[in-house]
Order: sequence, then structure tokens, then C-alpha cells
Amino acid sequence: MQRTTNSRYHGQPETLENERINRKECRVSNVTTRTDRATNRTAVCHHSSKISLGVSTMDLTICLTFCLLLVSFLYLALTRKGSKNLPPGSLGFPLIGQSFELLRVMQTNKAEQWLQERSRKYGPVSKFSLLGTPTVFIHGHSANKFIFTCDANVLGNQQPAPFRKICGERNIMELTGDDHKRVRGAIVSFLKPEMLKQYVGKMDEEVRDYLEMYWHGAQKVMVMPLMKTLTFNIMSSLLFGIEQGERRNNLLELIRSMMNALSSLPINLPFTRFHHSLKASAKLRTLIQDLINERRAALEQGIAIPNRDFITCLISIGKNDPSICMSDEEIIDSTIAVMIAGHDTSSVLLTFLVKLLGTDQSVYANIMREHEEIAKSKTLEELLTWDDLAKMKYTWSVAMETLRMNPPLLGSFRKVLKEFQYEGYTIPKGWQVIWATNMTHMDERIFPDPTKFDPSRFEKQTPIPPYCFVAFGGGPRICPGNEFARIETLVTIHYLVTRFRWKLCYSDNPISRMPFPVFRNGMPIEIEPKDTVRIH
Ligand code: HEM
Repeated sequence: MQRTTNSRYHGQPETLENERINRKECRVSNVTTRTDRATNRTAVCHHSSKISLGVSTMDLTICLTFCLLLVSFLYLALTRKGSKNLPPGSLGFPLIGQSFELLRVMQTNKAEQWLQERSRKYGPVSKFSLLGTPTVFIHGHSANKFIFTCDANVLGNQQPAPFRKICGERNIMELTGDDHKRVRGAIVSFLKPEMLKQYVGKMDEEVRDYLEMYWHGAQKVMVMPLMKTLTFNIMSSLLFGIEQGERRNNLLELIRSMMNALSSLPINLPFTRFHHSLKASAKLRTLIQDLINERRAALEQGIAIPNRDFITCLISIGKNDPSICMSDEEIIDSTIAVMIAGHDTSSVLLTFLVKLLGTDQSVYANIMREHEEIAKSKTLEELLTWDDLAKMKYTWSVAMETLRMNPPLLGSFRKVLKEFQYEGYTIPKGWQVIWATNMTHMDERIFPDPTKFDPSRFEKQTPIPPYCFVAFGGGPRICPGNEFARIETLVTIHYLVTRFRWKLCYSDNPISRMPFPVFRNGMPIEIEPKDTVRIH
């Protein structure tokens, strides 16, 4: 891992980098199509080069008209109302539907308002269309319960096409029924609290190394890209067993370019972002396959233990019972999905927490008290333990309230495998259903005065009823990484508040959803180390 020792300003905002790439892409994609009248041939000009396709304009027009008619016919067949009582709302133009509208509101961080507006206009069940798939939006506490507990033969899991193509068809989020249970069981065997207890020290070391590398000696840092680096480092160590060095740097590069196109249109042409993501994903697969082979050999030679890291754990899972064994493809696809699921979500939470602690003095003072108490009971070089984390109750309530108000995931999709009735409406097979976190989190019947930041909501004796706080989802697909997220968040906040003071240094910091929230300016802060001398 490179250390930018001379720089006083750590963490380039990824978004700026992306913008540069985008601009480059725009230039490269400056392709124009023209018709050469003399030869009646269509030619494609790319800068100065001309490539004759050898197809007459007439042929092309007939072909295009035929395709358009076919697509429109299929679309109408799929969305035909007939005698069915379909939910209200427009499906928009064939194929396009509301895709660009939703992309636009996500880019300006208005997706929540967009969904609220739909609800006001059409009620609790409405339809629209995304990338050619008719989509039903349902929301609220009982809608969440319905989606999270619905028979998997009626509502299956399916992520949007870019995610599916990038992660692979056998990743946990695409699997249903027994396959999902088997793969989830294997993943949970690594992510369950009893297992993660033994990794608290390892996470602690990663956080200290990271602060040493990027925060100590700096006066200003960009929080968002640096939180991504931190969560990546932790995942890299625990999931892949890859420590700092060239291999981790290669992994980081691949994962970053792979994740670039998660919410872009799945158009695989040489100049598209999606194309580059697919290429990075292919390279990453080779890297993970190499790791699987290495770990398998180490296990056979008895020089690795099954709990060494996530990948070794997944390989070992079916050793005594082949019925729960995972194929290499499932291990690769699910490792990529877990990496994506855990990387941006936790980094978003940490970024919002740093922002909150830079603005809310009362929350900051309470958190400080909790962590100073723990720090006092340890020497500087002693690692945090599972018991220390149990004392950070207030900090976790603050994190939960942050997740309520700023859920990293807007919601997610389910695929309709069998037609069903919901609230008097028919939801046809082949459509998809989307649920939204914020609609329940901002419901004043569940969370009174919902726009007020109030961590005490999560400190009460009576827990919040099921399907009301859904930042981690619910039912059999509830986030299996919530304990992992809790540990990395608490460890990081402990070292941030006990070793640094900071103040936000921006006047405007717009947020986009891509699909996770991104602080477009990276969220710069000015930092100052506290008196504690670090010994490590
Ligand atoms: C603040 C942090 C996190 C949040 C808010 C979050 C949120 C969610 C949500 C809402 C779902 C359910 C999606 C659905 O129902 O379709 C989910 C699923 C999932 N999450 Fe997380 N997550 C977080 C951290 C993590 C971490 C750290 C990991 C891994 C180490 C992880 C791994 C997964 C996996 C594998 C699934 C799919 C589960 C399945 O399909 O059975 N998440 N997450």
C-alpha cells in the first residue's frame, strides 16, 4: 500500500477520478454515423477512420423497423392490462420506461422524494418500468413483511442486470430456495458473531495501520474515499486473507473499476463503463480462483486452518458433508457479492457518522465519554476486545439512527415468479417488485418526529417492531453482514474520537446515489491529532 508521506491532503475523491474517466469516455465515444450517398452504404466514422459495414440503408431500415415492432409487441404482451386489475401508474415508453428519470433523481439524491411523490400520487401500490421490466413499488411496514417473508417460489431474488452480470449468476443474491439456504448457511458460518469475535483484534490492527497511513501527519483528509479504503482493507484481510502489498493494491484497483458501473446501463461496448467493469470482474475472478487453489493446497498440506479467512472457510464447508458444499463458481460469485455488499454500505455509514460528529456537539460529547472510559481501561498498544465493543452501546444507537435517516441501500428488487394478488391488484409473472427503506423509516406512526435525529429510539427497553427498521432488510435475506458492519464501525469510531479532533471544511457537499450515497466532493475535513501518543 503506498503511503503519500509528503501529501498533507489524503484521499482523492473517487468521484472526481470517475468524472475524469467519464469525460475521457465521452471523448472516445464520439462516434458519428453517416450515409455515403454515392455507394448507398452506411459507414461508421470514428475520428478519421472509416469502416464500411457492407449493409444497405434499406436493409438496415427494414431490420430496425422489424426489431422495434417485435420489442413493442413483446412489451405490450407483457404489460397488457386485459381484464387484470394492474396497479396504477404509467409504464412510460417501451424499454426506457422511467429508467432515465430514476437515474437522474438518484444522481441528484432526490430518489426518496421521487418515491414519496409516487406514493402521494398513486397510493401505496404503483407501477413503473425500469430497463424494460415493469416494476411494482410497494411500501410500508406490512409491504416489507410481505416481501421479506413471501414464498420464494412467488417472489424470487433478482438484482438489476448490471449487478448480476458483474457479480455472476451464482452469487448469493441471485440464488433462491435450497441453493440460497445452502450458500447463505456457508456465508453465515463465517459472518456469525461467535466467529467474528476472534477477528476483533485483526480489525483493530487494520484500523490503526490505516490511520497511521492516511490520517497521522495530515491536516486535511477526504473522508468518503478514505472510508472506502478502510472498509476495503478490512474486507481484503478478513475475506481474502490478503495483507498489505502489491496483491492488495491490484485487488483494490480491480474492485474499484468493477464497481464503477453498478448503476449504469448494461451496454457492453468497448467505450462504456459497463464494459470496463466486466473486464475488471473477469480479472478478479481469475485472482479469486488462484486464491481458492492456493488455500485448497494449504488446507490439504495442513498448513492452513479453516478459519484463516472467508474463502478458506467456504472451501472447508463441505468437507464432512458434500450436500452443503459450494462450487468454485459459487465461492467466486458470492465473494464478489459480499465484497460489494459490505464495502460501500459500511463506508457510507462511517462517512455519515464523521459528518454527524463534526456537527452535533451533544452526540459527540456522549460518544467521547463512552470511548474515553474504555480507552482509560487499556494501555495504548492493547487491542480492543469483544467485551470492549459490548460497552459501546450508545455509539451503536447513534449508528442505527444514522442508518435510519441515511440508509445506504435505497431498497432492493424481487422478481415475480408466479402471478399474485396484492391489495386487490394483480402482479403478473415476469414483473419485478421494489421496496424502499426510507418510506418506513420516515413513517411518523413508527418513528414519531421522523426528521429529528434521536438515538434514544434504539435505546428503549421495548425493541422496534419487526419490519419497521429495515436498513439491513428482513426475513431470510436479512443482511448477514450486520455484525461485521457493527464491529468495523465501533472499532473505527473508537480510534477516530480518541485520537483526532476534526471540523468539516466545506460549504456545499452534494450527494448522489450510484446506487449507494456518494459525497461528490469526497467530504473534506480538517483534522488535528489528540495528545495520545500512538504505540503500535
Ligand atoms: C451498514 C452496513 C450494511 C447495510 C446497511 C447493509 C444492508 C443490507 C440489506 C438492506 C440487505 C438486504 C437486501 C435485500 O433484501 O434484497 C443486505 C443483504 C446482504 N448483505 Fe448487507 N449491509 C451492510 C453491510 C454488510 C456487510 C459488512 C456485509 C459482508 C461482510 C454484507 C453482506 C450482505 C450479503 C451477502 C447480503 C445478501 C444476503 C442474502 O441475499 O441472503 N452486508 N445488506
